[in-house]
Amino acid sequence: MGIAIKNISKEFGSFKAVDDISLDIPTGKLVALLGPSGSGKTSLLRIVAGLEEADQGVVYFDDEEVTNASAKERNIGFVFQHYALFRHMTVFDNIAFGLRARPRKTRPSKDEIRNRVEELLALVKLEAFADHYPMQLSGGQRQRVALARAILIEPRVLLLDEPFGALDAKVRKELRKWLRNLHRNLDVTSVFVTHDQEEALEVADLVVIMNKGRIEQIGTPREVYDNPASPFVYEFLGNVNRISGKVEDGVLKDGFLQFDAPAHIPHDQEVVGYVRPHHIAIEREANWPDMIMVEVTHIQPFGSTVQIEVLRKDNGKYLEAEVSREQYEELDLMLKDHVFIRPNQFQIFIPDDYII
Ligand SMILES: Nc1ncnc2c1ncn2[C@@H]1O[C@H](COP(=O)(O)OP(=O)(O)OP(=O)(O)O)[C@@H](O)[C@H]1O
Repeated sequence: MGIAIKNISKEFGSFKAVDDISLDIPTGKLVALLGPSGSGKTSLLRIVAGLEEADQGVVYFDDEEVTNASAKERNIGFVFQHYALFRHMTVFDNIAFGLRARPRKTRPSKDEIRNRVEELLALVKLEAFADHYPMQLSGGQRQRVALARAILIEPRVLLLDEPFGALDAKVRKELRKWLRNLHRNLDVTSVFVTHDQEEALEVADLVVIMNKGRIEQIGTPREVYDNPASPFVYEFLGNVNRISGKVEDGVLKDGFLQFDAPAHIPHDQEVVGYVRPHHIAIEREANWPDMIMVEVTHIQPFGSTVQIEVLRKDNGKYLEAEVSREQYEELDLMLKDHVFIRPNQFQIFIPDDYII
């Protein structure tokens, strides 16, 4: 089931939480709505769910307009940040609730309900916990029960609002992998809200980056990370070195570094250039004429990549670089070493969020 969102707006008082958003969510995809707090992610998700009414715009599930349909009529599965489980019911009963509560005419038989719940318990890997109560479960397990409960009714769409927001970092990481696998098994169009860039980039097929009630960029994790469409996206997704200045004769000069600006940027224009840390080459010798000398001021040698802070000798500014562990070992870098760097990829924008 594909979801089409067309020109949706929502105001709270005079505050525009969602500002004329249009978005197509393809069938079967796992989509992340990613943005800082207050960017309108939850409001948009709740409008798609039918839990909130838009002031303007329409929502389609495939060809069917659902703008005025209730959440129940839309047949969605919804998972909240805080697992809304019934405390006095076992895990089994919590999951079964959605089918047992149906009117007799549409309610499956007891055996059918049992089979379906057992299937779901296996899917969320909680078979051994069927008779436990929510209080006896960890946060991650409770959230898996909430997910099982949401998919019990075979929803047309699965919507998740910061589903792992209340969990600690380690459990969040585990559940990310788990959600991706679950989505692969279920193949149901799913949208989740998160303010955690790593979570969105790691889990989603498509990332929708929101800012101030509008969409900044839509793309695969790779597209949005490698080709940010605006300064906002550059700064929001991962670490970045920012270089401000004026373009003169087609070049942004910063100390001894020079960045070629796109041809249509006028002379004297204030611009901002961005360089990701992993796009800074480090070498022991100045093997290129445009390399500049830096001093290594900090090394963070954890994980598969190594973060290196350097102090530029040309203008006294700091830059952050990142190299693979092998490269780090090959370079044999030590604090206070003098080495040479060169940005090998960058992007230049005219400030006010205008993409060039
Ligand atoms: N029911 C409401 N009444 C008044 N203001 C609201 C209501 N719901 C949301 N807002 C405001 O709308 C803005 C967008 O909220 P929303 O929850 O959609 O953002 P968000 O991106 O999901 O942020 P967060 O991650 O903090 O939830 C916020 O500034 C919020 O204060």
